[in-house]
Amino acid sequence: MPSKPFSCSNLLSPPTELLSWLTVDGSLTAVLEIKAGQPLRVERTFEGYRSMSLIQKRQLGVQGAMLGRPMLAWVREVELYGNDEQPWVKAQSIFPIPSLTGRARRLQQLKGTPIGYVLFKRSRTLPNQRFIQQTSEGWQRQTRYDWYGRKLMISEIFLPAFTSSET
Ligand SMILES: C=C(O[C@@H]1C=C(C(=O)O)C=C[C@H]1O)C(=O)O
Repeated sequence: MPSKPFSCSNLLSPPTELLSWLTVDGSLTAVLEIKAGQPLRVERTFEGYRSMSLIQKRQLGVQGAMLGRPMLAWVREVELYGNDEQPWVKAQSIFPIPSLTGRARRLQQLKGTPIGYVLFKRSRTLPNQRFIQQTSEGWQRQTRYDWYGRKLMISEIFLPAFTSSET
């Protein structure tokens, strides 16, 4: 899997076996399904409108006076299952309302369909900026995508079941 430059916030470096997953370019769904040998199962834990935090606004490139104004986003939180009973990845996706125009509206009606099926339908990779850090739940990558001019932020945490899975 080709990897690409990224910034890493803590001094620690990710474990070698995770680095290629944290930096994989293109759809994480696609490579997780190859590892699982079957389609991903997506369990939604939250889906709805939420006001963005200051950090989220900054991560999505909001600047100036807009930073102080309430900004709504469509938020989707899921657990992704490969071929284990335990989830492999915990993900949160933030779609600012202005990004939900045209073909992006379907991002609010995904249900159990992985976002990657829609996001990477027409192009194998997308312009993005990526941040990697360690969290209490596992190593996390946060990716700000530019999807045909629409900004969206997708965070994925690789859970212990992923790192301990054989396949
Ligand atoms: C963004 C992608 O979609 C994956 C699927 C998600 C979902 O369905 O909510 C969330 C994060 C991703 O791991 C991808 O395939 O890269």
